[in-house]
Amino acid sequence: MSLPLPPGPRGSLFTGIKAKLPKSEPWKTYAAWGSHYGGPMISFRVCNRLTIVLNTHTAVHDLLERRAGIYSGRPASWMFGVICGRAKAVFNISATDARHRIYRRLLQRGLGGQAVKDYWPVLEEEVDILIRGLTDTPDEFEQQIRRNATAVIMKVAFGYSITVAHDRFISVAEQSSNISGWAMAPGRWLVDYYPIFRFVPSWFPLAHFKRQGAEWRTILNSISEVPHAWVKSQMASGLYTSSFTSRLMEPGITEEEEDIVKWCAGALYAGAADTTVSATLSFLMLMALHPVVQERAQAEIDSVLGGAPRVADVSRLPYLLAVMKEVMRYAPVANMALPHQATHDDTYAGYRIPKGCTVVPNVWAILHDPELYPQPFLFDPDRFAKGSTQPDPGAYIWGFGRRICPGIQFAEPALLLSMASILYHFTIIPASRDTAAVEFTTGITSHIKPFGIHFAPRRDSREV
Ligand code: HEM
Repeated sequence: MSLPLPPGPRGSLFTGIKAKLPKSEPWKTYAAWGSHYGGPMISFRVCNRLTIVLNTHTAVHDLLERRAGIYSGRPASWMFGVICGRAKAVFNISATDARHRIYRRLLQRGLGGQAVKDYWPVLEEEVDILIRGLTDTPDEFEQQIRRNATAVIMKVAFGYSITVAHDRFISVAEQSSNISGWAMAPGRWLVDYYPIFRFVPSWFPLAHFKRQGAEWRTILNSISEVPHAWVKSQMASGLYTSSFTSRLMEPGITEEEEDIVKWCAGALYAGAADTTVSATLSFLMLMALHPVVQERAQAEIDSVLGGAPRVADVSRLPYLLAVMKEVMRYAPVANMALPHQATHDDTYAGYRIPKGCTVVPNVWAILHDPELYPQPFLFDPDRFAKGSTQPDPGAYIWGFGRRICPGIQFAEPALLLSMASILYHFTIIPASRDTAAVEFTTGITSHIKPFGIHFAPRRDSREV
């Protein structure tokens, strides 16, 4: 006898729960459905596609980690993959495509071990520019943070320097993250459920999705095509800065190999820019709201370092590390990581998980599970003090299995350096006495909704 699907809301025969899909912060609704129906996971159908949401750390660990061999696929997205032209992107490529392994190998080589240290001077140079920017135009802190995140990754991926505040690559990073969210939104595009619609000509009155897709394709292409072409022209001129791309563009490289390099470098940009902005903005807002935590982190930096932080120093700041972990737990960058796909039929906890279904890890639910993190809505870095038994959120925030974020070793020191440098130079104070409510945007990456803050200088600005 075949096992049942995991429990969950059931909806109508044709569209499933399309009409009930939450418009904002779906991770909260999925967690609430989890409590209502019970068990480690829920399932629901939108039109002809089944989604299973894993709401507990055990289910995520048992399936996405221990059975990574069958849970590392990505759901096919006709709108995003085909109409917007992203099927070969690192984030979307099928785990069974031979390229997936090659991408992962190149990214691990370029972003791990010793290689990552080659980028430390870029991080330091750019954090100094960030501090100068926050000193000169503190009200534009959001733009400064965004500029910094994009400048770092453009230098690393392509050797491209961002010198002006309105460089087009700064806005493209934000746009592309938003577009990915819209183009992959469940229930939004009929073509995802009935792929036959992809053959409808663009001029056809109901083919809005095709015209929209063509527009998005152009913007998304600028992440990979435009900077890649720029590196090639620089290399041809002989005057170029060494980068992830230039190092891989060896003489005699084949067209196929070059295409692989292009997609990997584009993934650095797409993976790093908006995520780093999210984490840094959350840090700023949470420091403004928690002056005692901020003071303690500043005291640690001042006593341990005795000067402006550099990347090699940040591992000596255990309290700041705990602050970073708590920022990422309290305000996860990617509340549901990215959707995975089951590539084989499976069973778990007495339920059936059919091949082809989308499997979503509810990272937010795990990081706010009171059994793992007592009083989960309290911001408290001491959760991660030495001897604490609360799990390291690092086990969840970077995703899972064969899809785990390849940028961890790059992102962690980069974030710690920004956090240490900001706290070394400034005290962050809320602009208003009223305590601001902490709210978040909905998307693949979620952002804290910023409120007014002041940057009170702690040092002479000439020190920067
Ligand atoms: C705060 C910073 C970051 C966070 C929280 C983060 C988180 C994530 C998450 C949750 C995933 C999806 C994993 C899954 O599907 O299970 C992911 C994928 C990815 N990340 Fe990151 N990331 C960050 C920074 C970076 C950086 C700095 C880079 C590159 C320099 C990067 C490159 C990538 C790439 C290429 C993927 C796609 C992996 C694949 O599909 O095989 N990320 N990241």
